[in-house]
Amino acid sequence: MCSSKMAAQVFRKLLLTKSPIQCKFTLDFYRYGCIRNISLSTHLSAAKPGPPGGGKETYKRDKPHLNIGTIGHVDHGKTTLTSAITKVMADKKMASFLKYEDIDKDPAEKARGITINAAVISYETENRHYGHVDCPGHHDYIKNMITGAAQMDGCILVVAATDGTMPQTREHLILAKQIGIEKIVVFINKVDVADAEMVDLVEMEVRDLLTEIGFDGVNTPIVAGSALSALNGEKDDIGKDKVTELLAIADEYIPLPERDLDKPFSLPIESAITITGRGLVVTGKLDQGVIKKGDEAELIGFGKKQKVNITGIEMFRQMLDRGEAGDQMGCLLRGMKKDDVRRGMVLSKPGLYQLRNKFDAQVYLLKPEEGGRNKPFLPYFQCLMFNRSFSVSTSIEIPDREMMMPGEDTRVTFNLYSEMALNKGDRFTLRDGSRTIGYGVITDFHANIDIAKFFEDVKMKKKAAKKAAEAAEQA
Ligand SMILES: Nc1nc2c(ncn2[C@@H]2O[C@H](COP(=O)(O)OP(=O)(O)OP(=O)(O)O)[C@@H](O)[C@H]2O)c(=O)[nH]1
Ligand SMILES: [Mg+2]
Repeated sequence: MCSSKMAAQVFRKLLLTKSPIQCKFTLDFYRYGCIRNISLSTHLSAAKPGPPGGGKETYKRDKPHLNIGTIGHVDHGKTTLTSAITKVMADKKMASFLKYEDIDKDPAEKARGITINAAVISYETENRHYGHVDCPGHHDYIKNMITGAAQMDGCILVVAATDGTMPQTREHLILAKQIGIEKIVVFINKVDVADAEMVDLVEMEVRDLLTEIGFDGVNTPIVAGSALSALNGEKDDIGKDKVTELLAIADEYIPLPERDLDKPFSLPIESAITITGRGLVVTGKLDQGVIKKGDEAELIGFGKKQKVNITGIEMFRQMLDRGEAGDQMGCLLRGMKKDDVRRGMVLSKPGLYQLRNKFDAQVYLLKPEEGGRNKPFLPYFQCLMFNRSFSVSTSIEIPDREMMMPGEDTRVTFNLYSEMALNKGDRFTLRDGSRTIGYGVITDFHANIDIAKFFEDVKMKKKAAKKAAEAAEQA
């Protein structure tokens, strides 16, 4: 049998396997005299959402959906709580129970793909449908939060009463803040093995930490209980009842995210065509909001910001009065010339974006086995940054460090070659040639810089460093 057919059969067999399975396999196959590398990844874990509602087979959109997840220090009970939630809600026919082992798989079984190492579980409450992310370990949390694989609208911070806040409690909270999570609910866990005084102290400590990081520490709801008791069906007063209370509070306290249609409009431009007698048409996919004929807009990117008027909207060769998020559309801009517009600019509601060329970001650098580089990253390393429809060269600075290694997550300062339309919380991809080497999320802006002068300075610095090295060698 030809090897591609064989690969397809093996793959199908794995897909059809009834027992939960995660698989990743790489096949080198020789065909038509060439070697190709096929990497097939699938994630068919038991952590895959079971039908919420007990017997319901398909997801019915009858409740608002929200993405949530457990964050917190290693071993504080995130996976136990996740499993306990499914158990408590399964009793109410609002989830399928997922055992701890089904969520937290043996690492050897886990696929290593970047987007799939988070278990997404679903359950319902009286008012909502939740997608819940639980990652297998600290590194995966960080990676998934930066790449956006764990898109959370709010989260449950788990803190063990036996330990209190720990380094990763802080780290996850900082990242949650940076990626735009506003509301957090807290579960102080393991109260079955901690005394009441300890629980009170941990609560105070958590409130202080939340405030320090910029959350509303005073009003953040905190529930103290035992995920393990809930999971084992013991001591309902600190087990099941507390998990029920936690979800009721999450329903109340974590707001539903603004829907894309309610957000200010933003159309990353893919191309621009001049139509004689009518004007310039810019095309792209509206990534959020609603555009109406006659709207005032801003055309922003590559150091330029121009006020424009949308005089027509076109889709599938038909004129429309409005376009909605998700539409692939063309907008007629009267009085504009082709030279005024470039792919990578954004047509947006005025004021939505600012022109920026220097910013800090939290970055995850892919490991070689994830397709990344196998060499360290040194200061002033240059690569391409991709965001929306643009790709622009950038030079990196590494604050307080001499180098970064693939597989690390770290703070990096970017110097873009052009001033582009950016916002805090924007996610981007870094590429070097044809290879993706990292992902990032913008956390802070600096004042814009004179990029030509920046490169002049870099040249001088490199020259000086070379001279110093030579002098040291001679001495
Ligand atoms: N006594 C007690 N132990 C608990 C409780 N919740 C979790 N544990 C135990 O704490 C240990 C860690 O729990 P996990 O749920 O794996 O913790 P985690 O936060 O998911 O850990 P990582 O995913 O490795 O970061 C396990 O041995 C659990 O049985 C609890 O309420 N009480
Ligand atoms: Mg876990």
